[in-house]
Amino acid sequence: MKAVHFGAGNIGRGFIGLLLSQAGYEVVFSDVNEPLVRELQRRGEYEVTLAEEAGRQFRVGGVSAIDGRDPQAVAEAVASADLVTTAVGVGVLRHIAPGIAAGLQLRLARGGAPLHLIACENAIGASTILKQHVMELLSGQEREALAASTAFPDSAVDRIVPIQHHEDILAVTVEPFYEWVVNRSQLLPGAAEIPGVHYVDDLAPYIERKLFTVNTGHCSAAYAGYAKGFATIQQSMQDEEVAGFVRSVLRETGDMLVRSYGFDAAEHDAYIETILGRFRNPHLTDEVARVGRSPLRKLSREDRLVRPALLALEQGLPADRLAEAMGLALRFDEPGDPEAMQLQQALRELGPAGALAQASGLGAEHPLVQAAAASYEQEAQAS
Ligand SMILES: NC(=O)C1=CN([C@@H]2O[C@H](COP(=O)(O)OP(=O)(O)OC[C@H]3O[C@@H](n4cnc5c(N)ncnc54)[C@H](O)[C@@H]3O)[C@@H](O)[C@H]2O)C=CC1
Ligand SMILES: O=P(O)(O)OC[C@H]1O[C@](O)(CO)[C@@H](O)[C@@H]1O
Repeated sequence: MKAVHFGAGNIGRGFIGLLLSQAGYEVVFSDVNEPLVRELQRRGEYEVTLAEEAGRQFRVGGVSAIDGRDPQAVAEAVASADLVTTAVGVGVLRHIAPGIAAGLQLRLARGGAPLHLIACENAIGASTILKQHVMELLSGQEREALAASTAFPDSAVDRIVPIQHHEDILAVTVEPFYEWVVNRSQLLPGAAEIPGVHYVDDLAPYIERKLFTVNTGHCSAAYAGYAKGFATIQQSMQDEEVAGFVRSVLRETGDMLVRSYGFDAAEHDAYIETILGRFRNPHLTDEVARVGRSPLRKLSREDRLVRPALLALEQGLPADRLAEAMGLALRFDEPGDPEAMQLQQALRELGPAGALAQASGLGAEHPLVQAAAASYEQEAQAS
């Protein structure tokens, strides 16, 4: 069985590639990073180390790679795949869509077997987003012909894999915890399940609990830590003020999630504490610049700060700490991050409410935007 995985980066090698290899797939990575592709082609294997006391190691063998900039190679790989997965960043899905569409056309011409395509990105409905990009490139007749043999089940992926700093460019250190949840109701009839993947009939509670706890908490720690001059999440979480702030943000999302999905409140509190423990993992070094990366995406309406805040407000619940986290995102003045630079530019030109309104798509007078801007102003005056 062959899986074609787009994105041989941290989550691609450290989570999806490892799991699929352990599930019996031959994994073919498609990536645009030339040295990475060359090294995967040369060695056909790499090492994954768990960030824990024992430091368990796994050798991921039988892998290969293709150059993601070679449209023919990409189309051929997709045409002969039993599974396609991605971990490239939600904004990159549109760029891999042409290769996938060409591969699906080849499958149609050759009478290919049924195919699942699963996007493993930090976003709600990422596979559906990929599907939209791919379908736009196909004719109505092709779409119809593919409908019975192609599915894009949405998923939620959870494993912290920081930026790697090893001499071996393929080596990757990952946290021991992982969870890959896939929407069973979007599978093709009779589809075999991948060992190690958790299938659920309704993905919404899983993806929202994960995105609005792990990812909301993580970026809150990153923005609060950055504002205090910390370089890593681990340093930030050692600061009582930052750790207390992150917990209070997660209490807000937690109250909203418990009310929305009927989770047991005590169990959800324990879930929050587990997540906070994962952020503190002393065997990882995770830079605030990585976790806070792309603040415009993180401040967009459907993402980890604005969406849970709006849902909380809709339910008459407070979202003050979430607004504070949004205000802190405005202080993420990270020179290497193009979105941070755009946000700083917007902040200079439009002020805090204008910049937040632009990023979130909410009006500048929206109470959430006003609260976040006020929190930013207050912090700016205090510092
Ligand atoms: N790192 C983590 O802990 C987690 C990341 N994610 C999600 O996984 C996705 C990837 O994140 P990371 O692995 O951290 O990023 P990364 O930057 O390490 O990996 C992304 C890879 O995609 C490749 N890429 C970019 N454009 C491409 C194209 N057109 N075709 C093929 N490959 C292309 C890059 O060269 C890079 O190797 C993101 O959506 C992220 O939100 C989800 C859960 C955990
Ligand atoms: O990959 P993104 O969406 O930029 O956000 C970084 C996030 O990804 C993760 O690495 C894993 O979900 C989290 O650590 C962090 O919240």
